[in-house]
Amino acid sequence: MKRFNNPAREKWLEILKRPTQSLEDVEEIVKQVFSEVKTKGDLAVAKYTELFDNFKLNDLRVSREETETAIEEVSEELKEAIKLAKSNISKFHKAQSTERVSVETSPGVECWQEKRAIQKVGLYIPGGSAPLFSTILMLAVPASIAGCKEIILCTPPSKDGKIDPAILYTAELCGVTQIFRVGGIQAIAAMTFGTDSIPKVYKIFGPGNQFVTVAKQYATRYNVAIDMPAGPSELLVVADDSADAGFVASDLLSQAEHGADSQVVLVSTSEALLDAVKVEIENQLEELPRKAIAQQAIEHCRFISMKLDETALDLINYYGPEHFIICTENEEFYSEGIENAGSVFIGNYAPESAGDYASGTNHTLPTNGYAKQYSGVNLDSFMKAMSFQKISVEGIQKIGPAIELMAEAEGLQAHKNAVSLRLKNLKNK
Ligand SMILES: NC(=O)c1ccc[n+]([C@@H]2O[C@H](COP(=O)([O-])OP(=O)(O)OC[C@H]3O[C@@H](n4cnc5c(N)ncnc54)[C@H](O)[C@@H]3O)[C@@H](O)[C@H]2O)c1
Ligand SMILES: N[C@H](CO)Cc1c[nH]c[nH+]1
Ligand SMILES: [Zn+2]
Repeated sequence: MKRFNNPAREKWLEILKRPTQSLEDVEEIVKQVFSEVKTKGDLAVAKYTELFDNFKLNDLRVSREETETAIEEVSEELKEAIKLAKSNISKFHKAQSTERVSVETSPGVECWQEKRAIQKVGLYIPGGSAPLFSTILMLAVPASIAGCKEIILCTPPSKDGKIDPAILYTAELCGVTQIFRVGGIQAIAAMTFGTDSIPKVYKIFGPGNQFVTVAKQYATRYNVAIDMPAGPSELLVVADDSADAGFVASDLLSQAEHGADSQVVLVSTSEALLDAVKVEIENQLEELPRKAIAQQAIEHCRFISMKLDETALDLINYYGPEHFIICTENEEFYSEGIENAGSVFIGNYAPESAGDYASGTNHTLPTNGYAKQYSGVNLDSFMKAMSFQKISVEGIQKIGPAIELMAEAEGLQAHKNAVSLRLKNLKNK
């Protein structure tokens, strides 16, 4: 854990450097896997699954019987919890649906916008370090609400080729159409190009480690869209003396336990609070089953003491955290001033785990500073906005001369003709 006292702006870049591997670190292997999957399809998928996941793949696709057996294995209690989360996530994402927007821009010129679902989507569900079945809720629920027709899911197999039963149960509950036991770069490449077994999709969604994240970014070179770069978890908490040090420590540890490359940061105007959270982290860490992982992330955790709320807010916007928790008396100052964050949690009783699982908001969020330009997954992520126009005789007579002039000025005679022919035709009537 490193502590900084009122660091000058010139130091922020260095202090807040993410611990994840960079694009350059992993691009070579990404290129290699993509090139082989493109030419050899399932054979290459199997080769890299054996190499990276230690499993010899025969059947990529999860069978109906496997799903049915898995559903039996999930406890009723867990099923009920998943259903409660699904209900809240559905409510929040259904509420994001928008009406058709229509306007007569000029007499006789009617323009409108309608949204249509992306027909084929691919969901990546992380499974290297923990089987994140909650991510299925975050992706398949809005995909179904949007009306996506094909919802493909890829997730890494365990060493014996199995998929966690809760993943199969949740996929079934949320309307996933096909499940493949493939993870990592090879899964992203397979959904990009399509193989004999795995369909090509139009857009790939989902979080993952740095290999998965760079693979998704690389996939965009091949006519596939992605939701956003959603890599190793990040959390920044701003807290003052009104915060509960134990709660703050538990939040920081909740994201630290995702992986050694998670990044957690605490910003505070109170030295006493920073001291108390440090002690709490040390105590709570001892009890965690994933202590070894969390400890590594905590080693590069940053504790930043700031004299002024204004500078603290500047630093937070500069960093652009994936998750931002506000536990301060003047919470409105931060909630109104935050410009760059994936998801914001306000008050002492809004732990990040609530958004990870069940409050209703989406947990697939931009990391690595991408909160500055990307939204987290939401209903619109699964849709395209299409524009329509209907132009009457009056309409083309009104705007036609302007179009003719503009087309001529651009040197595009055929464009002009498309209007002139119509205007002439009307004159001759
Ligand atoms: N940003 C978000 O919205 C969000 C949400 C949930 C989880 N996450 C993050 O997702 C990540 C999940 O990572 P994970 O590792 O547990 O699962 P993962 O499924 O993302 O990655 C596992 C796969 O990585 C591949 N891999 C492992 N080592 C490799 C190597 N050396 N070379 C090439 N490929 C290799 C393997 O094929 C394996 O199947 C965590 O970092 C977590 O913080 C982010
Ligand atoms: N915190 C992760 C997003 O960065 C999501 C998650 C899933 N399960 C638990 N947490
Ligand atoms: Zn989490």
